Amino acid sequence: MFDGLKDRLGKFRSDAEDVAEENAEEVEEAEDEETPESEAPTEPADADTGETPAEADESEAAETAAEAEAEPEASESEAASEAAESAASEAAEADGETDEPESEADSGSSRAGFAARAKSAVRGRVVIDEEDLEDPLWELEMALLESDVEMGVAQEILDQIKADLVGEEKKFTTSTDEVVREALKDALLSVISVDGVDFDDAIEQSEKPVVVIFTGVNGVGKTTSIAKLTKYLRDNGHSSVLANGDTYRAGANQQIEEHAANLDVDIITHEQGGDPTAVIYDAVEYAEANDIDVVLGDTAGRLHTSDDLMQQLEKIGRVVDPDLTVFVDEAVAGQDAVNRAREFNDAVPVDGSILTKADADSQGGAAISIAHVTGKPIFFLGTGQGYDDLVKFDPEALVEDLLGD
Ligand SMILES: Nc1nc2c(ncn2[C@@H]2O[C@H](COP(=O)(O)OP(=O)(O)OP(=O)(O)O)[C@@H](O)[C@H]2O)c(=O)[nH]1
Repeated sequence: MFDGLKDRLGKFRSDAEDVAEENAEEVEEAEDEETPESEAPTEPADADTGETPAEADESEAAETAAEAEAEPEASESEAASEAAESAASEAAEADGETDEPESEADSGSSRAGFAARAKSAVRGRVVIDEEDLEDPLWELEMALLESDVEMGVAQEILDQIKADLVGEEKKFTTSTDEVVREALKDALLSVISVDGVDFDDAIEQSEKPVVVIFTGVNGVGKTTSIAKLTKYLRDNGHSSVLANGDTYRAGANQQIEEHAANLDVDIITHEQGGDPTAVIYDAVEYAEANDIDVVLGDTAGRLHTSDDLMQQLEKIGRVVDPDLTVFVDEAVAGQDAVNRAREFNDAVPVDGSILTKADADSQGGAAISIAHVTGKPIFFLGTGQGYDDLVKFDPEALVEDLLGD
């Protein structure tokens, strides 16, 4: 499941880790080069060259920078001018304790950043520059888009990783991979997890019978998901009755009746062409009369643009007032599934989604994007054609799986 996406995320991790490792090496080198000077006695610099110990205290550094600026001609060698630059960089670090030389030193001095990194290294931390991450982040963006992650969601992931990794001093603990992994994990979790209804809680806590209606386009696995949920609910101690609100498609009754027979569960159907609201209403009455916990109402596959069919859904909402409306689509549809989820939710708000055929999806884009785009959680993943192939969606578990080694 989602193997292509896993590979692509793994590539970003190793690229970003390389960057972090290079930085760490860089700061270590900087430390090696500069430490001896910083530990040098505070003797005055050579009067002729103006050379100042690089790690002199901040006020000394500022003074020296001022000298270097005031008397550039006094420098007689490249070494001297380098030393002046270095001192100016240190002055830039002095944070407002100097005036003129500070602004001079600030302008374009890469050494200031270099010194900051060195300081970070001394404190056992690593700093990653935005520039350093440019290439890995660009590649990650391409990877997410190729994996069918919705564009806005991909951007959000990138922004979060950038905010998390760039500039921030991160504890440089045992492994830099952990730093990158955590940033990626946080970013993915923040788009996949949304506040909303928990399916099991809704079943437990709603007044019985709990009415659940399923919507989505044709052939994505609504009826199969209803059959799987019948089994899931029974395994969790809840009885169900099925209602075939798909009075549109020839053969719909036969298909759901086969599932009902296989699962030994009651089903309410009407003739083809009947009113779906009436079917579901009958099922609710049947559940009330027979002390059944849950009504699972199938509906015809439709596009959000099918006005008459969308009006049917609105009528079900008005008359039956379902406890949950579940949008079903197939993970393999990628961006199309995400767009449909958005459009359905706009037309007739849903409480959450089921993504079927996750077993056949290597991209994972719909699973990453759909909750963020609709603002509603994914309830379950369909992972096969059997009645047990339904997995409760757990954002943490998914992210752990995607980042698993
Ligand atoms: N591999 C796999 N196949 C699935 C899954 N869920 C459903 N299917 C298959 O998808 C096909 C369509 O499923 P249905 O349940 O008939 O789809 P539907 O949305 O009810 O279709 P309509 O009634 O035409 O709207 C069937 O062959 C199912 O076995 C899943 O999670 N994994």
